[in-house]
Amino acid sequence: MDAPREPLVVLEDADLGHGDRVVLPGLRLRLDRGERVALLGPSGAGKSTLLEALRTRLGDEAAWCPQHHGLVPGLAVYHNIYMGRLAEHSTLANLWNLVRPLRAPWAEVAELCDRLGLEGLMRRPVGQLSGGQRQRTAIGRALYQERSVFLGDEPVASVDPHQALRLLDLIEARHDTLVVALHQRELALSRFDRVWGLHDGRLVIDAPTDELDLADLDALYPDAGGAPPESPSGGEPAAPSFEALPCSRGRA
Ligand SMILES: Nc1ncnc2c1ncn2[C@@H]1O[C@H](COP(=O)(O)OP(=O)(O)OP(=O)(O)O)[C@@H](O)[C@H]1O
Repeated sequence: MDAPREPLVVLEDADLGHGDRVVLPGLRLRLDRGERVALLGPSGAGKSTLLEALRTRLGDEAAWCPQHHGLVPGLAVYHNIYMGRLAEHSTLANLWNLVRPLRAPWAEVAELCDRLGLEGLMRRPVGQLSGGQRQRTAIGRALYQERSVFLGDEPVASVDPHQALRLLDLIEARHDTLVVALHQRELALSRFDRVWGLHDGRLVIDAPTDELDLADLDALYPDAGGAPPESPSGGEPAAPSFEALPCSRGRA
């Protein structure tokens, strides 16, 4: 018999949004420790909103890799990655490290940079990096936090498919629980345990990946040719129907 799962976050009819603006009304979901969840949905569906809410609830337990990276362009790769642990050091140590990098963190960041394919770039200002190198720097900063949960908002969006797999390997090896927003449906099915699919402010898919196929995920993206259901009247395409998906069956 499988060991019981430890719920890390449970949302019961939560209204998530920004200020007075509710984007995801009445949301119900559960994140268990040890799960690897792919978060899918078209632009504006609410992926970042949900990740922010999880981040608030998980606090220091979660490492955070935001969509727009939040890097400081004028600072070197080393300093941007070191920022992942800024709060762990005294102000004096942080100031000293800015002028003259401390030996121990330098070695730790160098080891990470090797794994991220950023070797030789530690002293380069982030503003002089390519998009993919910036993305890997942002992942490095999240990995450097050494938390048990990784929350990533499209962390593998600007890298090639081979590199995306390598980065996911690295992220998986250092976290026991993952929630990663992404648009690569094949990756979602092959590398994650569960998919959360958002559409029109609703969680329309909440199912283990072995109960889903590409067509289920494509239905989240009707504008991108994701086979929207035919309108019965032959007019405008009908809104996608997700009623038959495993989501409606909930968790075991
Ligand atoms: N700070 C904010 N204040 C008000 N509304 C916001 C704010 N941030 C996002 N929204 C709105 O919330 C909705 C969901 O946005 P969100 O960024 O969560 O979507 P997303 O699925 O992450 O999109 P994308 O794939 O484009 O990043 C959108 O309608 C967006 O305009």
